[in-house]
Amino acid sequence: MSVLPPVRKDRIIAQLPKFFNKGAALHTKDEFHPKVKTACQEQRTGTVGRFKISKVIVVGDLAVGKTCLINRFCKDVFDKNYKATIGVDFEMERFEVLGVPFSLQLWDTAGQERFKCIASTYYRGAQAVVIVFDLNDVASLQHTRQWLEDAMKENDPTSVLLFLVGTKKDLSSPAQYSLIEQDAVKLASEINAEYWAVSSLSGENVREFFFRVASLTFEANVLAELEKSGSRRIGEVVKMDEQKCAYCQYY
Ligand SMILES: Nc1nc2c(ncn2[C@@H]2O[C@H](COP(=O)(O)OP(=O)(O)OP(=O)(O)O)[C@@H](O)[C@H]2O)c(=O)[nH]1
Ligand SMILES: [Mg+2]
Repeated sequence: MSVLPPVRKDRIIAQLPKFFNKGAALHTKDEFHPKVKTACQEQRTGTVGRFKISKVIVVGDLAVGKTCLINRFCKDVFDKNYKATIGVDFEMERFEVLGVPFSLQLWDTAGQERFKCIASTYYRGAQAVVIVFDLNDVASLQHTRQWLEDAMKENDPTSVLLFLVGTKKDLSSPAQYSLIEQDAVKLASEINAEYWAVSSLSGENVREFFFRVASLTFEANVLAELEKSGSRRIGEVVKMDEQKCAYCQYY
């Protein structure tokens, strides 16, 4: 029997949410992978949905808006006063994707240099890395490569999903925005990240962004789980053959 309350109605994902920019998307398919859809229908998602909680780390320069982004999504609030994150903080968000419960642990890390050392000890084991920059501060975009490098020291680059998120969209004029967007899209495609632009003040694209993170992380987890159960079956056959050989040799 589950002790958890039902997933909130506004956390139910029945369709794959769309990418933000075609030039920098992790993939541009309209729907979840057919294998994932079938596995969900047949309730064959393994540990995904039952025990597994996926870790998402949010990194980037100080005051770019990491905490505001998480708070806008998780609590639907916005604080205009800056309060630096000390070390790390985390929020849990429960979703239901294609009828399967799915939880994300969102780790909000400190951007200030003096707390970086504590924060980086929490980078390990991330399924997704969200690198945040301020759309009105080119230097914060330039620093994202360093944040990526630090996050990848603790994680497996072949399995982590990367997102590059520009914040404070409300503060930039359309002309300013399109300038920085060009650089951001270029960088995102170079590092294999999906690019998003958001505003935590107005809420623009915040929900869409986190739904995309949840969906792509879920999809990758289920595919990995299916692959694992496939190879387990192969492993079992090999083991049986070995036993048979030993048996034959004995006789
Ligand atoms: N106008 C506007 N201001 C924002 C937005 N997001 C964040 N801010 C402001 O930017 C400042 C820093 O925001 P935080 O979310 O605390 O920044 P942070 O990245 O968590 O900073 P550290 O914890 O020090 O790493 C605050 O004063 C916020 O109010 C936004 O979308 N629009
Ligand atoms: Mg913070």
